[in-house]
Amino acid sequence: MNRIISVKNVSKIYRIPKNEKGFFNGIKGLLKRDAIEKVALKDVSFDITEGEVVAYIGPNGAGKSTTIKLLTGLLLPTSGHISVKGQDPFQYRKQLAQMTGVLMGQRSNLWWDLPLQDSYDLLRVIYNLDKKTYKEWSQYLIETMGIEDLLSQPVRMLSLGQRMKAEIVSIFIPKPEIVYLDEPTIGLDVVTKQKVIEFLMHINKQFHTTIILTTHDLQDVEKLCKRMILIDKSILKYDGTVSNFIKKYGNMKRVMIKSDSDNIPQLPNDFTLSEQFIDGWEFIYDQSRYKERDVLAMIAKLENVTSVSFKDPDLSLIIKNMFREDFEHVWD
Ligand SMILES: Nc1ncnc2c1ncn2[C@@H]1O[C@H](COP(=O)(O)OP(=O)(O)OP(=O)(O)O)[C@@H](O)[C@H]1O
Repeated sequence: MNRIISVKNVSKIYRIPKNEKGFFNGIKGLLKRDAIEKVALKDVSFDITEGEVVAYIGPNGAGKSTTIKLLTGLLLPTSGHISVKGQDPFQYRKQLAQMTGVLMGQRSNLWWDLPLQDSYDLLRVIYNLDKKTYKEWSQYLIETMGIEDLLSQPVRMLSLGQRMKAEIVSIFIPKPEIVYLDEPTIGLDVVTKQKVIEFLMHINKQFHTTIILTTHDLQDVEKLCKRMILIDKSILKYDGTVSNFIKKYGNMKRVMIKSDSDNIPQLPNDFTLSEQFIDGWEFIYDQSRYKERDVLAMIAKLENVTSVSFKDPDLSLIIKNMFREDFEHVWD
């Protein structure tokens, strides 16, 4: 398989002009602008192969959107080298735009007041697609996403979930080779979310479209992506398979304790209360320190306990724990 994206030692520093207070300082500032520097990416390197589905994840402000903007040629790196399909994305932005689909923030591919079908037909004209191929391909996408009944509705009348499905279909109309999706399932109900995930999995499998997904929804990551790249405070911290990440960092285990009492069960200090329910509590503990039978023995001494259950760590638990405010990051 061919390498489609290459990012080598890329750093991005934003320069934010300092706003001087006071009239004279303001005039002085117009002549000579001091700036604050904000490092958004620091020496980041990774490659992506054709047909991969990669999750690009990390906490707020980690540098994810900045990376997508660099890959799509909206920004120029401060240092380092990026190549997408062998081209510099900043220099060849227009050419690459033909083969790249982007779903990002408030940007929309659709015309608010037009029926959805008209928006799609306009995209055919913009991308100069052959009429017959467009008709067959768009019909295929529309049926795969299950949005046939939305085509006559003006986009502004679609619900959030309907619009997201319509938006994702629009991205695939020009048959892109690479698709960047920024939070494609944010705010969607479980059924719509599942439909979007299935659609993406299907398209990737059938057409080997390379998909880069930034999301805070780690269940989506587990369903859709074999590989994840994790970035924190502008630095790449992990690049590998999701399953290896869980193996490597998944020491934490959950224990759910149900009880007739209102009193929180007293457990050792290194058990963290993670959730509280009407009839019980969930704690997280380090399974390299406590065996399941030791935990059971501790709980057996508590009064009014009605049931105990254990849950293996999943990606969201591990990441939630890693980025706890009081947590000192332990990366190798
Ligand atoms: N145009 C800009 N000018 C100055 N600083 C910026 C700009 N865009 C982003 N930043 C800063 O760069 C850092 C990385 O931002 P970025 O938007 O890439 O993060 P992110 O991982 O996408 O975050 P989120 O998950 O919240 O969307 C942040 O500290 C942010 O404040």
